This record gives sequence, C-alpha cells and structure tokens, in this order.
Amino acid sequence: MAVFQTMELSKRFGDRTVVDQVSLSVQGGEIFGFLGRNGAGKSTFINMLTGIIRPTSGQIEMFGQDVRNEQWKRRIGVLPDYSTFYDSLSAADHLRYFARVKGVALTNEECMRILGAVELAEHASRKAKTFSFGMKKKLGIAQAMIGDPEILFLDEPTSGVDVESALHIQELLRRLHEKGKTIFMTSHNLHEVEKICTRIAIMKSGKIASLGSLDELQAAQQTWRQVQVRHSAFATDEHPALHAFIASLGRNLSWGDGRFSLQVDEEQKVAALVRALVQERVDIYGVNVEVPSLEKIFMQDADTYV
Ligand SMILES: Nc1ncnc2c1ncn2[C@@H]1O[C@H](COP(=O)(O)OP(=O)(O)OP(=O)(O)O)[C@@H](O)[C@H]1O
Repeated sequence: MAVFQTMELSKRFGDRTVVDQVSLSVQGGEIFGFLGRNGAGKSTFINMLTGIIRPTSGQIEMFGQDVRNEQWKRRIGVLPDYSTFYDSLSAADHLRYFARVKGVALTNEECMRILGAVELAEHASRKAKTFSFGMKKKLGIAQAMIGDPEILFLDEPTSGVDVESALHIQELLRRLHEKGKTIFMTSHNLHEVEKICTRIAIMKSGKIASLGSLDELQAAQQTWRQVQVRHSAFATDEHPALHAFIASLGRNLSWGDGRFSLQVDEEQKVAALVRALVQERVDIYGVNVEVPSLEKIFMQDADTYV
C-alpha cells in the first residue's frame, strides 16, 4: 500500500518552478533515497509532503487520504533540512517538548530508549548549547522518532556527522526498516544510498530524472560495462565463428590465458555471450560484470535536464 502519493505536485517561488509536476508513490516498508544536486528541489518536495510549506499546485495523499485531513501528522516523523534547538533545554527536555507539540505521550522510559537509539542517552541531561553539530543532528533524528511514526522523512540524516556516527545512523535506519517503518531520506552520500536504500529517485531541476531500485537504475544505463570471462581452453582456429561473434558484441576485446575481457553496452549482450560459449561447449569458470556505480548514474542522470 502506498504510504504517500503525489500527483503533479509543483512549487513555484516567484516565477521560478522549483518542483515541477512530480508524481511519485512510495510504498510501505521502503527505504527511499531521494537524490539530486544542491538546489534540485529535494527539501522543497519534502517540506510540501510534511506540511511545512504549501504546494503551488498538484495533490498529496498521505496514508490514502487527502492531506487536508490532518490526522496523518502524528503518523509521520520529520527531520527537516534545518532543526532549531533551544540552548537552555537538555536533550531529554527537547524530546518532551516536541512530544507535547506533536500531541503524543512520552514516558521517561521511551524518551531514554529513543536517546539511546541515537547514542545520546548519556547526554540526556546536557543542554543543547553544548552539543556539537553531529549531536544536534542525532537529536533531530531522535525527535523524528517520537510517537513511533510509520514513516520518517529525513532530510540529510548523516550530513555533517563523523564516519562512525554516520554508520551508526545507517544501522539505526536499517533496524527501523526491519521493524516495518518506511523511510524517505535525502542524502548526498551516494555510497550510503547504494548500501541502504531499496528504491532511489534522482531529481534534476524539479523533475524526477530516474526512478527505480539500484539494479533497475544500473540496468537502464546505456554506459559501457566491463565483462571478464574465465573459461576452459579452446583453440581459436577451431572456433572462428565464436571469436567473431564475441568480437561483434562489444569493444576493447582482449584475450588472455584462459580468459578474455571486453566492454558491452547492454546486459543482454552478456547473456548472449554466455549462451554462445555454452553452445560451443566451452566451460565457464567465472563471469564478472562491472556495473556502473550509483555515482556514475548520478553524474549522468543529473545532467539529463539542464
Ligand atoms: N522559501 C524560498 N524562497 C525562494 N526560493 C527558495 C525557497 N526555498 C527554496 N528555494 C530555492 O529553491 C531551490 C531548491 O531548493 P531546495 O532546498 O529544495 O533544494 P535541495 O535539492 O534540497 O538542495 P540541497 O541539496 O542544497 O539541500 C533553490 O534554488 C532554493 O534557493
């Protein structure tokens, strides 16, 4: 079931269209990675979904209902692109305060459990003014978890935190996902998105340039991929047609001892290559296909709409 759905959602600031007729549906249980260069419109899109700003046009359905019915607000948790904390309140005070604003009960036990999940339990009584940037980020994630929401909207949950903390946050997101939570997050860390996200959208100039699982995005790429095959020995002169066929599939073919490599421009050619070898009774010991990384896809798709 779709947790939320947008239909031709747009936002204009003055005469500038920042989100341009985006239709997107996110299903329960996804960790959805929302990517794009600075200024692509990611935060604006999240801010419309979470009710921080109003769309210029289009529709949003949250949990199958039009967003004008505000019941859904307690069912979501939000880490906005910037969080404001009060210098004189402690971490635990902040969670109690945010729980009151959200209108949900928060026991001391639950408060400490949430702070523990973001590694802030031992700093529960410390005032926010003494917190580092990374600690404030974790406090922001903690406040998003108040009320055990079904979906978390996290705008750059790991930006500005050290490597160890980022890994811890990724682990936390994985655990929340395992418990059935849906996560919609933006990130500039493509390696992180590659590791944890089940589906990815790449936004460019207010539109979605690519959408799919990492496998789907990789399969859709027209870039060359490197194929290496290890095989049993076969004499070139006995299999001239096979040699010619392999050469016709791609470029930069090179033969080694019991192996060859070449570059092909689509996955189907790898399948054709393997089929041809099997038909000629050549044993295959290994096939390695280097698919394009998310970074490569991002660099290509981020240029799709200029
Ligand atoms: N309140 C506003 N008024 C005018 N322009 C705005 C406003 N909010 C955002 N913008 C502009 O809209 C564009 C998209 O901004 P947005 O913050 O959505 O991008 P983003 O993809 O989240 O970027 P980043 O990765 O840098 O966070 C930017 O050019 C930004 O300056």
